[in-house]
Amino acid sequence: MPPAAPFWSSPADFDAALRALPGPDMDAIAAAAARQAQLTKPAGSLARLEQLALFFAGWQGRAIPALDHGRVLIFAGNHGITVHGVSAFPAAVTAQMVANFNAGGAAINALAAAAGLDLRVVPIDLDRPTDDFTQGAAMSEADCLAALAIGAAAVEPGLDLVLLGEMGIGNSTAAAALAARSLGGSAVDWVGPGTGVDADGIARKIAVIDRALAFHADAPLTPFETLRRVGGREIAAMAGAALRAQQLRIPVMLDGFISGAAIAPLAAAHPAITDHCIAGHCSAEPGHDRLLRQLGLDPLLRLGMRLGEGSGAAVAANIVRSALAAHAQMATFAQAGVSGAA
Ligand SMILES: Cc1cc2ncn([C@H]3O[C@H](COP(=O)(O)O)[C@@H](O)[C@H]3O)c2cc1C
Ligand SMILES: O=C(O)c1cccnc1
Repeated sequence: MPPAAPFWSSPADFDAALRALPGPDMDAIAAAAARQAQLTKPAGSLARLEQLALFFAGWQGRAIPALDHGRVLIFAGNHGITVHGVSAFPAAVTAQMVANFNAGGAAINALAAAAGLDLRVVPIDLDRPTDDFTQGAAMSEADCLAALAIGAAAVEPGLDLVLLGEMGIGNSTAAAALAARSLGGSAVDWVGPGTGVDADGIARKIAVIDRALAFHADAPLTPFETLRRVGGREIAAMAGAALRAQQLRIPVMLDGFISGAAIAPLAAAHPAITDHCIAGHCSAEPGHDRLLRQLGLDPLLRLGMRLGEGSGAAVAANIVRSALAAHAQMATFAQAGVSGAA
């Protein structure tokens, strides 16, 4: 992939954008709530579905929101820390899975199609893994700004939902390091089996994260520095996409542990970055539940999934579809001639 022109021209520019996050359209939320109150059901009986309709109304800026142009973005990147044996699979699987996405054979191809979503796959410098972050930063400033820009550029105006997925062998270790550096706790609190490493593999992951946290301990705790030091290209791209989506007031559906960890450094300094985010699901990766609680996000689904690729988010998009269908299509008490509450 050719280097993208920086979307944010410097780390300071990126941090400044995080200080100027727009909120939802409160008038659209009020209009959607007024409509909800008229629909033929006891007030509040559709519960979370009603909340979802209001959330989408606010971010899409219309009383009757829709899911006509939802897109799964899968960013892919390779990780220098794979030399430490932190994944059950070889790093070559990242590129092989990108080919599988492009051929239509991965889980996310089926799940995105089933949910009526389109899919974009964005591999980022797969032949150039990030540096081993136990002994230096994963990326240079320029590389991190380029990855953020690739993520931002993938969010096209006019989309009505963006789902953030990833592919990158070794990235559950980077995600745990990001969570620990951003939200506190130690390696053990955030580490898990990922693709399925055994107890020795977990011990290697903990050692890598401990060494990384110690190596970078004195570096600034800004969102940019944390992403650059212990993140990865696909992770920075997800962060850039989340920020750009909020600037464009496009709602975001997060996927699993890695997708959530990508915004942890941003959320630690600027909690409003999660305002336009829904957690699609809580994965089986043990740190994900803790991560969601610390981000203040209540996941739509708990199916025990542990895949990534945007798969859990794509399944959860079907819940959004149901919420928006009820909100748009139900009759009001007046239209249906149904008596209101006595
Ligand atoms: C065939 C295959 C397909 C995948 N799709 C997503 N992942 C998931 O596994 C990786 C994270 O786990 P770890 O840190 O243990 O490497 C990421 O690429 C993630 O998206 C996959 C992994 C494999 C093997
Ligand atoms: O939580 C996830 O999305 C996840 C878990 C394990 C491996 N890959 C992704």
